[in-house]
Amino acid sequence: MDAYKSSVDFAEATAFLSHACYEQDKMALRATLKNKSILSGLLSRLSSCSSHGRVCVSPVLVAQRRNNSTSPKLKVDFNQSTGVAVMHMQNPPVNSLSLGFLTEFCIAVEKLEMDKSCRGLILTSSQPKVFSAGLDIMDMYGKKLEQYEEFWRAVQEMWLKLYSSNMVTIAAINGSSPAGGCLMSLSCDYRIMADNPRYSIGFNETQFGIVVPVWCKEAMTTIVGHRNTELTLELGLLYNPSDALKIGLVDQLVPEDQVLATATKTMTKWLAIPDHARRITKSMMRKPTIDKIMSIREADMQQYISFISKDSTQKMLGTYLEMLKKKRG
Ligand SMILES: CC/C=C\C/C=C\C/C=C\C=C\CC(=O)SCCNC(=O)CCNC(=O)[C@H](O)C(C)(C)COP(=O)(O)OP(=O)(O)OC[C@H]1O[C@@H](n2cnc3c(N)ncnc32)[C@H](O)[C@@H]1OP(=O)(O)O
Repeated sequence: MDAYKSSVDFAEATAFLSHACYEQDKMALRATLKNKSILSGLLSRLSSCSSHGRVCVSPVLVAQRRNNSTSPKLKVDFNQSTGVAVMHMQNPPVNSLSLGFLTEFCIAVEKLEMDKSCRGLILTSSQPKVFSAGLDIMDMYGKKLEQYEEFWRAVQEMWLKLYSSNMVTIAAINGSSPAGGCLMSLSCDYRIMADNPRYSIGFNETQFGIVVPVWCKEAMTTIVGHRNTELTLELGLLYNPSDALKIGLVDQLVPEDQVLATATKTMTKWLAIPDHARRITKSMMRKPTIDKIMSIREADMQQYISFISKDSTQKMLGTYLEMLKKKRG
């Protein structure tokens, strides 16, 4: 009975949130984001009811105003005839991964995942020069413990949704992609980056006193190996595109104006492989990492909350935020 009620609640909440997102009902989305219990419940249930199949799974005020915006943070163009969706991130100014963004993102991916006609997802940015600036530091700074928890659950969920997707996922990296932005692209099956030496990609966290979560380390190691991961994470390295290509952090560089076209062409090649064989193989490659992470998910949450709420961490984040803002003025 309880299980039944749960699934009814889940279906209602999913339908409600999907409506809010896809009909762009701004009021509904805002109300939903305020309702922490529905949101947390939804996010955790999305993972356990997921269609992944294989996994059951001053300056401050300015930034706050920006984060409270209720305009859609994603634009999804789904082409029924090719079965490919292009997801444009549009969370100005730098596509930071805020709670609002992550919530919208998880719902959008879940919805595409459930649509059997959607076989491929290309992730790209509508913002000039930036793919994503990574996690929104404002969501990690000066908040209450329950807000840290809600945020981190959304971060974990974003990674799980993308990393375990049945769809072919291609990151069309048309700008800088530090930290969480890099994690997002590493979760895809293939990465194409604009060959512009002004752009950078990597994990700079230690440079401002933050440590990446263990699952980020795990996922990165599977792609660029232990030594490159160790150097990148310990030193907080950001790479220009050609160095990123050298260590295998991205798969291909193309001129800036050809990133999306190349992603589309590459997608066609990937989709020529019989779906079931590709999916089973993807699962075979990724399931061990996913299982490992699922088993430590709550411990990871506790570790995050304890780390992020420390005075020393907050002080470093505050200094870093000031530095980012001063850079312009
Ligand atoms: C023991 C361990 C246990 C568990 C794990 C514990 C902890 C893990 C915790 C956290 C993990 C975090 C991962 C992250 O992703 S942290 C985010 C890291 N990101 C960055 O450092 C990128 C910073 N941004 C930049 O480098 C640049 O903005 C840029 C290269 C992306 C773009 O440069 P531009 O020159 O185009 O733009 P800017 O002028 O720099 O920025 C415009 C505007 O945006 C604000 N901003 C930039 N990045 C962020 C961000 N990540 N979050 C929030 N806000 C951001 C910037 O301050 C400017 O604001 P104003 O317009 O001046 O107000």
